[in-house]
Amino acid sequence: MTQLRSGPPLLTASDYRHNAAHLVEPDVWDFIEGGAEDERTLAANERAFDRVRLRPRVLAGVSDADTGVSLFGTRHATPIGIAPTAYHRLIDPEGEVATARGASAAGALFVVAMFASRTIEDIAAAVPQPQGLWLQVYWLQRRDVMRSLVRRAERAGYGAVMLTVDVPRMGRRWRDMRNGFTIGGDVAAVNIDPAVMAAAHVRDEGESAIARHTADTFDPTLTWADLAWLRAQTGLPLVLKGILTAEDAALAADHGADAIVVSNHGGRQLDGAVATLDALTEVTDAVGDRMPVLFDGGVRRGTDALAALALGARMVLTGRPPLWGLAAGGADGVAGVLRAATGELAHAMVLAGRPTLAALDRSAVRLSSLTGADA
Ligand SMILES: Cc1cc2nc3c(=O)[nH]c(=O)nc-3n(C[C@H](O)[C@H](O)[C@H](O)COP(=O)(O)O)c2cc1C
Ligand SMILES: CCCCCCC(=O)C(=O)O
Repeated sequence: MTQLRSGPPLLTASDYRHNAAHLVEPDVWDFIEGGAEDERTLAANERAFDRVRLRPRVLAGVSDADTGVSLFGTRHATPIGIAPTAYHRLIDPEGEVATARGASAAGALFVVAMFASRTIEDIAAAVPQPQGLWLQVYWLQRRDVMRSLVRRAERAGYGAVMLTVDVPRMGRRWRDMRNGFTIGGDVAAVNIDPAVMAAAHVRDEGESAIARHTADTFDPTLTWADLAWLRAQTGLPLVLKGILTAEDAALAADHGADAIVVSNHGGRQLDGAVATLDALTEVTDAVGDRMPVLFDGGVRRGTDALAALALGARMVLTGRPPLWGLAAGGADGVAGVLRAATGELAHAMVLAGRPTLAALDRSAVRLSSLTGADA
C-alpha cells in the first residue's frame, strides 16, 4: 500500500488513478488515458468486466490462495504483470528503472517497451532477476535496429521478446491530435538510433507527433511469413501481442509463436474493435494447449484478473494502472498498485473457494453474462 505524505492510503487502482491525475502534465495525462477516436473500445474493455458474475464454491477448506505462476521457466509471484507502455520518464525522472524496481518488489513480470526512456541495460541492472523482464518491439522498416535491440535484451538476460502486431499505423487519437502531442523535454527513446526517432520530437499543430513517427518508421507491409526473420534473430521465446480472433490465434500457433496476448492495445488502435474479455474465449478455444494465452485491456481489480484467468488466460497484463502508480509514488507506487490488485485477486480466490490459479476454470464465472448487453 502506498501511503502519501498527506491524505488517505491508496488501496485500489482507482485511488492511484485519482491521485495521479493531479500529478501528470495534462497532455501526458491525455496520452496515457486516451484511446482511439471516440474511445468506444477503451470504454468497452472495462465495461466487459461489469458483465462477469463469479460463481463461488463454499466449504472448500480454502484459507489462503497461491497466486504464483510460471512462464518460460520463470516463476512470478503474481499473474498480474505490466504491459509495455512507452516513455515512463514522461511521468517519473527515473522512468522504467523505477517501474522495474516496483515490478520486481511485487514479483511481477514487466514488459519493457521498445520506446522505453531508459536503456535496456540500466533497466536490467535495477532488478535481481532480469528474466522477469521481457522486451516489446514493433516491426520497423529498419530491421537492423530491431535486431540490435533483441540481441541487447538477450545479452542483458531478458526472458522473452514480445512483438506487437496491431500497429500497421497508429490509431487516430483525437486527444493527442488536439494537443499536438509531442515527446518533449529530455525524454527520448534512448534505445533507438536518434535518426529513427527525429519525427517524434517535432511538434505540429493538430497532429500527434508519435503517429507521424510511426507512419514514417514502422513497416505496415508485414505478413505472417516475415515472422521467421525475427524468430531467427533470437533464441528467446517470441510472444505476439494484439490478437483478437480465433483465426489469427491459430495462425500465430502455426507460425511458431511461443505465446500470444489477447489485446486491442488498450482501445488505442481500432476503435470499435471487440472488448478483449469478449474475445478471450474464442482465442483460448482456438489455441487449446498449443501455447499460453495472455490477456490485457481494462483490468482494474483483482476480480477482473480472476475472470480473465478463469476464462483461460495464463497471465494478465495491465497498462495504465502501473503508470498511475509510477506517477503517485515512483517504484513504491508501481509495487503498491500491483500488490493491491494481487491482494484483491488472492482475497477473491479464497472467497470463491479456489486456492490456486490452476483451480480457476470457466466454472468460476457465469459465461452467459458475457454475451448479454448489461446482464
Ligand atoms: C500510455 C500507453 C503507452 C503504450 N505504449 C505501448 C507500447 O509502446 N507498445 C505496446 O505494445 N503497447 C503499448 N500500449 C498498450 C499496452 O501495452 C496495453 O495493451 C494496454 O495499455 C492495456 O490496456 P489497459 O491500459 O486498459 O490495461 C500503451 C498503452 C498506454 C496506455
Ligand atoms: C514514436 C513512439 C511511438 C510510441 C507508441 C506507444 C504506443 O504504442 C501507444 O499506444 O501509445
